[in-house]
Amino acid sequence: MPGFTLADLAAIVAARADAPPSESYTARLVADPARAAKKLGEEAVEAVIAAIQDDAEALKAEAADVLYHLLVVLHARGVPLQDVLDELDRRTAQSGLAEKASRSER
Ligand SMILES: N=c1c2ncn([C@@H]3O[C@H](COP(=O)(O)OP(=O)(O)OP(=O)(O)O)[C@@H](O)[C@H]3O)c2ncn1[C@@H]1O[C@H](COP(=O)(O)O)[C@@H](O)[C@H]1O
Repeated sequence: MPGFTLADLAAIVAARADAPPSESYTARLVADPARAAKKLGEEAVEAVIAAIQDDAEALKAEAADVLYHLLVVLHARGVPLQDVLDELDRRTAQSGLAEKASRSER
């Protein structure tokens, strides 16, 4: 799909969450949020390994797995993707280093 976005994938996840678990991997994960969260962790570790090994093809595939599983976990726990994007938007007001420094001052 040209111009495919994370919002498009989040909409697919939301639609498939209500499918019969026998027909949908997404529905199975949403039915067991703890398992979904563990899968997210596994995929993140696989992405870390690909990054450390400087394997761009593997990193692309593992990053896709991370993003998909993150969207499933967000859906399972009722956190809209837009809330995450709004948080990132809020953070654009200052640099990451300035934000880190403000935390150490607290
Ligand atoms: N983007 C994805 C996607 N990325 C990864 N995966 C699945 O995530 C799993 C990755 O886990 P592993 O690599 O560990 O493979 P596995 O050993 O089969 O997994 P487990 O049995 O351990 O859970 C695989 O089963 C992949 O198929 C995804 N499954 C679904 N989607 C999207 O969700 C849509 C709906 O899928 P269903 O819900 O299955 O209809 C699809 O059309 C896609 O758009």
